[in-house]
Order: sequence, then structure tokens, then C-alpha cells
Amino acid sequence: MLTGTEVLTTAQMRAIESAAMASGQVTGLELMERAGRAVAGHIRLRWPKAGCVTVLCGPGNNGGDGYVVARLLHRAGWRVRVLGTENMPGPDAAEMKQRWAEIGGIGPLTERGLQGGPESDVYVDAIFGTGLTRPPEGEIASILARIFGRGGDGAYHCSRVVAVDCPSGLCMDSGKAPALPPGRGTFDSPARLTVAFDSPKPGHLIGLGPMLCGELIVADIGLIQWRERNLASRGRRPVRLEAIWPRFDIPDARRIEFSLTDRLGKHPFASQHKYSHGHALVLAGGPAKGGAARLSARAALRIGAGLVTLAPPQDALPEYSSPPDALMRRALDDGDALRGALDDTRINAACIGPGCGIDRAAALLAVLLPTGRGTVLDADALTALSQDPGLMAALHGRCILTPHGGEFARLFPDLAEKVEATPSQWPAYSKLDAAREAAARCGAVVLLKGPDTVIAAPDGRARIHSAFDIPWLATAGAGDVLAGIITGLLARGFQPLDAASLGTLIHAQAARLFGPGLIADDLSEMIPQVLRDLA
Ligand SMILES: NC(=O)C1=CN([C@@H]2O[C@H](COP(=O)(O)OP(=O)(O)OC[C@H]3O[C@@H](n4cnc5c(N)ncnc54)[C@H](OP(=O)(O)O)[C@@H]3O)[C@@H](O)[C@H]2O)[C@@H](O)CC1
Ligand SMILES: Nc1ncnc2c1ncn2[C@@H]1O[C@H](COP(=O)(O)OP(=O)(O)O)[C@@H](O)[C@H]1O
Ligand SMILES: [K+]
Repeated sequence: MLTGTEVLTTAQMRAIESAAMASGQVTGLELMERAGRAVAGHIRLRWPKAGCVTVLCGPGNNGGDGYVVARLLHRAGWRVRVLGTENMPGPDAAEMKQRWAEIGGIGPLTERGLQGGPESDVYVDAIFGTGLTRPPEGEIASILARIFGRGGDGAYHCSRVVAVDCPSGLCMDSGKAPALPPGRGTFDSPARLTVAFDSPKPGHLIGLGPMLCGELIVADIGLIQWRERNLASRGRRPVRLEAIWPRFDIPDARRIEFSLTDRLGKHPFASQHKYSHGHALVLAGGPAKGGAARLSARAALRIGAGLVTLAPPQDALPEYSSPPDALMRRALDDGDALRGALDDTRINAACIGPGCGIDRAAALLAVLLPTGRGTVLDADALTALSQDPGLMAALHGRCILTPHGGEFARLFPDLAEKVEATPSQWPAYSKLDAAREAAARCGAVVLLKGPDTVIAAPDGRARIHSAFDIPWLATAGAGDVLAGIITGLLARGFQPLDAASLGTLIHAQAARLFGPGLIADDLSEMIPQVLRDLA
């Protein structure tokens, strides 16, 4: 079973929080107490022996949560030092600050304040949360650099950091964090923990978010009924955002179960034959184009397309004779030949781009796209597309574009520029925004690759897959395999967004199971095990 969780933007989160408080059934103070209790609880779970903690409290409600954490850890026997900003917080945070002030002191949240005093076992970052309106500057930026950065010896200044809702300075909508050191290598560090409230936000999963957050825990603070009502009543369901992952076990987050994988394993066998599992056509390139299309074709076969035909031009056909023998091969020299082949309506999915050659891809796309076939466009097909507005205009809802960052920039230069721009205000424009805008613009599913893959459909639905734990997947040919897997799923009858999502997940999981040392050829061989585990 494929599972995931709903992802909310910060604006949606604020709307839900307000709706909950407006209902009169819960107060802001109660929500803050629950939030602080969740953080303190996870600290105690991870470090059961009470030690020394420094809690850094900002000017808003995130700071308010920090004062709750301080109080609860003090009650549990921890030695607590609190540094706070001097601003007048809102009423709930002011109340929590006051309750702490009855127990202990509050030092100034300054660099000197942070450096003075004994070293703590744990630092709690409650400076900014969803209320961050712009990148932090000045002294607060220096404090954040110290919390999340390394010293000259490479060791972290603050060895164990627990972020309340998010690492302060991270834009929770985009994963951008211009004021923070990138924290490379901290992913999964046992010393880095983020306790987010209610739902993950995009910024926890994309951009610098995963590196800065470390382990992500999503704590339920009792907002589920308002979340359901709020999102449903605004008709937001069709554009909801989901994260898919087999690996992050987010204990308290609401799980979404996609029943997608059922259809791969279980069939009413009596009525099935190979053609009911689809026929995928992989359009390969001329002589000496390498093995890219072969990687795609093998993957399409492994994922369960009933038949897969690999189609290079006649003069390259001998180069494509290597196993697997289950692959069919036929020469397709040009657009006319392709037109003839596509008279066979049983060919229901195509993969074009890997090792295809740009000119050949352009010529074949001109025939392929008007047929409305499920089509994955990768590599050379994306370059061909970026050079020909006519082809771009011929894209349709059964197309899936699978660009990496460079290909995306060639296809949608204005959107790539917006993603790259240094933000001056939050929410910053993100990779997710760009993929969504691109999908709406071209009318096809856009799967923008990277350690964080975002998949967007033209109707606004989007999925995020965060794979920062498998850097060895960045290997030559891995993208060709992904294109083949998705093509196979299209042949099997999956809708484009589902085929792209499930394909991304299976591809990553294959890499995860294999481990370091992976080459692209290994991915397809891991697919059967991934399917067994998902079933
Ligand atoms: N979701 C939930 O259900 C619940 C959420 N809760 C918690 O509330 C948090 C959100 O709280 P929040 O809205 O008060 O915002 P928060 O992040 O504390 O910061 C706002 C303050 O920062 C300031 N400020 C902003 N940018 C700045 C900058 N660059 N540099 C300097 N200052 C800057 C800004 O001032 P201004 O922009 O007006 O200058 C304002 O004073 C949320 O993350 C969670 O922890 C729980 O308590 C309860 C349940
Ligand atoms: N750092 C990384 N961690 C995990 N996965 C990655 C990383 N970088 C790239 N990937 C994934 O590896 C694959 C690489 O695809 P692509 O860039 O098209 O490579 P190629 O053209 O060599 O096949 C994509 O699925 C992408 O999402
Ligand atoms: K924080």
C-alpha cells in the first residue's frame, strides 16, 4: 500500500487555526499548550535523562510555544535557561511568557546571551514559525547562523537542536532559507529534530528544509476536525497537496492511503491477458546513442507493462538486440513509420527522449502528440520541446514531462528564474510553485526531479516526494529508468498523475533497497522486491 500525508501551506494552516479558535471549542492558549507539550514530550522521549536545555524564544506565538516547552521541561527536572526577545508578544504568548517568568528568568536573545552561560545538552529553537514574513537579518540572523552552523573545526556550535514547528528562518512554503547555513550532512542526524504541528508544510520537504529539519515529527494538536471542514468547505480538495513516502513514518500525521498499488499486484486473472496490461512503445535513437532507451524499456517491462517494444531506426536495430529477450524490437525510421505503428490501438503508452536524439525526437513528437497517447517525455524530447513552440502547444493531459532542473530551465526559463531569485518576502516562490505553474501552462503533468521531486497536474493537484536519504540515486541513467517505469504504469492504465507519483516512489524505493554502489542498471532488478513490499 502506498501511503502519504496531506501537506498544508502556511496560509491554509493559519486559516484552520483561526477557524478552530473562532468555533469557541478550543482557545489559542490550549493550542499553544498542546504544541509546547508535544515538543517537550519528544525531547524527553529522545533524551530521557534530564539535562540542561536552552530555549530561545522569539516575538510571536512560536516563542509562546517555547515558553511552554521551558515550563514543562523544568517540571520534568531539566535545568532550563531561557533567552527571549523583548518585543510585546500577542496575548497567548504573553500569558505563556508570564507563566514561565513565575518559574525562572529570561535572558536577552542576543549573540552574547547565547554564547554566555554553560553549554547546554539541547537547544530549543522557538524563534520564528509560520509567522515569518521576510528573511531574518542582523543580530537574529547571526544567532540563527550560530544555532544551525558549524565552527571552524567543522563541529556544530549547538550540537543538539530541536526546532519548534520549523527551523527558524526557513520559509515553510518554499524550503528556502537565505539566512541559514545549509546544514549539509545533517539529514537524519540524531542531533537534529523538528516537531511540526498538525501537518507537514512544503518547506519541510523541499529545498533546504529536509537538511535543516533533520528528523521530522508531525504532532497532532487536535485540529483534525477543523482541517477537514475548512479544506472541504472551500472546495480545496481537488487541489490538495500530498506527500508520498514509504520511509518517513510520521507518527501522528494523518495518513492518506492510495489504493494505487493494489492494481499492480492483484488481478481477476481469468479475464486478463498480456494486452490488458498494455503495450508500451519506447522510441530509441540512431547508432551509438547508448543504452538510455534500453534502460527505459527494461524498466517498463519490469513494472508490468504487458508488452514493450523498443523502436530505433533500422540502421541502429542491431545495437538493441541485447537482453532481455522479452523485449520486442521493431525499426521505426521516421514519423511516417511511427504513424503506421500507432494504427495499432493496443499501443497505449509511449516513452520518448532517452537516447533518442533531438531532431528525431522532434520529428516523432509531431506524430505522437496528436494521437493523445499516454506519453512520457524525457531528455532529448524535452530539449526538442523547448525549441519548438508548436510541439509545446500539442501537449495534452496524458503527457508527463520529467525534467531535471536544467531541462526545466530550458522549458520554462521565466519560472526557473523565479525559483532561483533570492526572496525578500515570504512566502518565497518555490520549486513546487514552478512545477504547478508549468503544468497549468502546458496542460501536462510536470515531474520536476531532484532529491526533492515535485509532481504537478494541470488542475493544481500536486505531490511531493522527498528523497534526501538516497544521494546515490543521482547516477547516470537513473532518469531513463524513471521514464520507463512511468511509461509502464501508463500502459497499465494508471492516470498520469498517479503513474508519475507511483513511478517516483518505486524508483526511489528501488534505490533505497539496493543502497550505495547502485548503478542505473540495478534499479529495474530491484522492482520485483519493491512491488512485493508495497503489496
Ligand atoms: N499552527 C497552529 O495551529 C499553531 C501554531 N502555533 C505556533 O504559532 C506559530 C506562528 O506564530 P505567529 O503567527 O505569531 O508567528 P511567529 O512565527 O511566532 O513569528 C511572528 C513574529 O515574528 C516577527 N517576524 C517575522 N519575520 C521576521 C523577521 N524576518 N525578522 C524579525 N522578526 C520577524 C513578526 O513581526 P513582524 O513581521 O510583524 O515584524 C512577529 O512578531 C507557529 O509556527 C507555531 O509555532 C501554536 O502556538 C498553536 C497552534
Ligand atoms: N541528490 C539526490 N538524491 C536523490 N535522488 C536524486 C538526487 N539527485 C537526483 N536524484 C534523482 O535521480 C534521478 C536522476 O535523473 P536525471 O537527472 O534525469 O539523470 P540521467 O539523465 O542521468 O538519467 C531522478 O529521478 C532524480 O529525482
Ligand atoms: K522555530
